[in-house]
Amino acid sequence: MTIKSALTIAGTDPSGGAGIQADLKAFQEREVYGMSVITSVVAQNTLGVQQVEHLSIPFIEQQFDAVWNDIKPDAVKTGMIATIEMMELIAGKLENTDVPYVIDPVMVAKSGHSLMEEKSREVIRNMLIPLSTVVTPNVPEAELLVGFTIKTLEDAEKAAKVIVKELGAKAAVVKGGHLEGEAKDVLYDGNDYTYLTSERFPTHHTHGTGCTFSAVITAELAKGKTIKQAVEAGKKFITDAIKYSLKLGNGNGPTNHWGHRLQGLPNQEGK
Ligand SMILES: Nc1ncnc2c1ncn2[C@@H]1O[C@H](COP(=O)(O)OP(=O)(O)OP(=O)(O)O)[C@@H](O)[C@H]1O
Ligand SMILES: Cc1ncc(COP(=O)(O)O)c(N)n1
Repeated sequence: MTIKSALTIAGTDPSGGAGIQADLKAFQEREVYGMSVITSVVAQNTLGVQQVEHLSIPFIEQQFDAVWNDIKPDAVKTGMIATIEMMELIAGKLENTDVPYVIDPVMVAKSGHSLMEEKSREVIRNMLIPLSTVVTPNVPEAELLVGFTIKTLEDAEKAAKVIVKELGAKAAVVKGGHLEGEAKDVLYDGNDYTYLTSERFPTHHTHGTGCTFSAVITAELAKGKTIKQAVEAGKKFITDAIKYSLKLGNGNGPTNHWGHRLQGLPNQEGK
């Protein structure tokens, strides 16, 4: 068996639902060897973000080089990269590689706490997105990237196309978690649209859904799957992870990374 590996470059969540911790759990569930480079250490839990401390640029670089020069990953994702300097470092490291690169453009935590400096948005657009294989914004993030409001499926389609044709990503998935009705995401790969739809579960235990979704996509790309296959696998995985999400903590509980193994069983509400 050939072992495939994936690297996440992101912030931490000591409560284990989002960020690096969620990514590593998702890599493990997809049977891909997981590695991480930490950009910021975040004191957070299911109730929100209490404090953020950024690591220094030389230290982030040392972590990256330690991994890359030893166990070069088969795919890489970025999550929380808060500052322009961090983005410039990562862009410099990834610009001449052919490793598939997934961007989860984490800007604001579900709790409302900003996880990216506002002035960094231009840099993610101009320096990182052109290097990416897939970008996975939620609706508010896609709005900030493309500069128009997204209310309908047609708006989401238009945004995905702008991210590919104008900003330079190979593919984009605009996630429908924040829209009304079914949980419908739109993938645009430069040629075609693919719609990924599931029922909307009436739960607020959705801490870290975006991190987990993009980590599964990264793991599948590491295994050599196509963008479409990887995104479809991500959707299937996150749907079970939300269906069987965990009532842990006092706020928005985490998704369940072994939800896919519980298919057919009732969730915590007995449904
Ligand atoms: N209540 C729900 N029921 C089913 N699927 C959902 C629900 N909420 C979100 N999803 C799905 O979860 C995935 C992540 O979408 P979402 O828009 O929540 O991302 P996000 O806001 O980046 O997540 P987060 O900020 O928590 O990391 C998408 O596939 C979306 O359709
Ligand atoms: C380190 C880190 N990265 C990403 C998120 C987004 O997840 P959510 O929006 O569910 O809080 C987070 N809370 N923390």
